[in-house]
Amino acid sequence: MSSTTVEAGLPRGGRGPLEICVFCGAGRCNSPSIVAAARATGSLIGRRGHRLLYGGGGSGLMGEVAWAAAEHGASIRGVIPHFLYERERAIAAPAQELHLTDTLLKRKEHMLRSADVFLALPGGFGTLDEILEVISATYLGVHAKPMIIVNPDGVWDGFIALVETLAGLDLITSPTPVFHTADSPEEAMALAERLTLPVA
Ligand SMILES: CC(C)=CCNc1ncnc2c1ncn2[C@@H]1O[C@H](COP(=O)(O)O)[C@@H](O)[C@H]1O
Repeated sequence: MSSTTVEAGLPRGGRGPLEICVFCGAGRCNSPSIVAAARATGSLIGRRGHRLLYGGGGSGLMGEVAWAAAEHGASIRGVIPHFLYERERAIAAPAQELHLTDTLLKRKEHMLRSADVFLALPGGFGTLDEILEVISATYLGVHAKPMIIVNPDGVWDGFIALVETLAGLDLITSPTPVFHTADSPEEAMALAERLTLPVA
């Protein structure tokens, strides 16, 4: 794990509160260390004075992030398609500004438009889809918002290795990184704040 320390409060000379979009699994995760990473991510967003943008859910890893963010004073915006409201809001989610969309695509468009930076924790197919949407848009030059893959316990090592294999075959070519990785939420937060600093 990284030894990066992130103190409370916003960075001096920084760009103020960030709209941090977090992608992660909607389901319950059976790994205590990954659940702890989800909670640490939410708690850091609140403690650092940033805002959480996420899928609006109240349970699973998403819920862990959101509840920890709320407990640490973050303002939260959830974006959820109508048809997932019952399933993913589960019993309840923390107080938030909730946006209902017609489709999953509109949810992603909303997130891509509104976020300053994206963090991805472990998740399933939905999380993979969201990560690839952001990365492929960066690759095509549609936007330049940082995507940081938080990699607790090396969960994403296989994905990172696959991208390296494809790049080795010249099937992925990019002069600049299309995503970043961080071993811990602390490292991811420090990176998010650094990568979003205004260019001097
Ligand atoms: C029809 C269509 C556009 C399919 C593309 N597939 C998806 N696109 C965007 N978000 C998704 C997709 N599949 C699942 N999700 C959402 O992604 C979130 C994480 O899902 P997961 O637990 O990682 O699995 C959940 O809110 C889930 O509803």
